[in-house]
Amino acid sequence: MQAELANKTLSYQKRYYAPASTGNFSVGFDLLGAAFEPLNGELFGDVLDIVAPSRTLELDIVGRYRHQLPADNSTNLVLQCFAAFEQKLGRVLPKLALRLHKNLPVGSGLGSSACSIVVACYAFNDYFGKPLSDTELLTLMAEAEGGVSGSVHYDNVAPSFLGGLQLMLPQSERICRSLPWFEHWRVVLSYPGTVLSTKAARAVLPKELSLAHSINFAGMLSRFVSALYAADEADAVAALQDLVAEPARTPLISELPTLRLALVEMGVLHLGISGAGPTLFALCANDAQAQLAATYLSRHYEKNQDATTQICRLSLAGARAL
Ligand SMILES: Nc1ncnc2c1ncn2[C@@H]1O[C@H](COP(=O)(O)OP(=O)(O)OP(=O)(O)O)[C@@H](O)[C@H]1O
Ligand SMILES: N[C@@H](CCO)C(=O)O
Repeated sequence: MQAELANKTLSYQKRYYAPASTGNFSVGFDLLGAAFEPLNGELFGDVLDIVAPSRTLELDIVGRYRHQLPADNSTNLVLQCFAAFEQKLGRVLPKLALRLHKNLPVGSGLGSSACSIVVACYAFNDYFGKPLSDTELLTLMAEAEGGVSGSVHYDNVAPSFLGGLQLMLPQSERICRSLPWFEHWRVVLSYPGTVLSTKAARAVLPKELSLAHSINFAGMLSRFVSALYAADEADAVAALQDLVAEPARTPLISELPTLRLALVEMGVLHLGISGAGPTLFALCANDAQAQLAATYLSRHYEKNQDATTQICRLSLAGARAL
């Protein structure tokens, strides 16, 4: 009887998924982002069920991180996206009963708000017969994300929507372009269980960069991108230097220097801040190294029962129907 009830609760007409993402990859502040998925096949990203047509727009929220969202669902980004989608189309749409599986922690540096926005916009567009092009949809997603973080940046929504490692292309109609990646790279994402809001982590950033600093920033990103195209792994790893956000944000994540020293001594390629933090990402050369890094970070960085550490590969597929 209970199982029957549970099945009924979880019934749905269509189910959609968008993966976690890291905005920035140490290098390329606000210009580079990557989507990741666990090697073990877990859905580390938000899932949206379109349960059924409904007289009114309704949202139910379930999932591990449901408790981190406001109790009042009416303020949820999924509902805001429905309104924004209707407005973009310029017509009133039939209403739906929706269920969000909140699988990503909020204020984590894993692109949690972007993930809900991407899965919602992707789902509505697919369900209503794809009235928006990918570019229109991506613009809508970035505008919704800008409302949360205080500035429009595409580095979480673009990879979560399109998959892969995405370079943002300022003033280009393309918006972003997928970059090459080393297939053997593994990324360990370690979330300590504490919240750091994106707005707060952006408030500590420098307001201006000197000319020399700007040239170094542009140079390091160019070095990373050219190393990827040249398949020069050592040079790509050497270019993973955050010259903009990390110096300002390290006081908010004081464990970073010690953890980095320990992991690099173990042979890990790099440890950096995922998005605005507090999640850290460890770039590893293979599965065995990723396992070592994950064990170390679970032991030394996780702080409470909300914490999680995941061994991931690049998510090439991005958002999709399940
Ligand atoms: N479905 C949702 N998912 C995530 N956040 C939501 C959602 N609906 C509303 N919010 C609100 O949006 C804000 C998200 O804050 P913030 O941008 O700091 O988090 P984030 O996107 O998870 O951060 P990050 O990109 O670093 O993972 C919070 O105030 C949260 O309550
Ligand atoms: N690029 C953004 C990502 C936010 O998740 C930042 O670092 O503030």
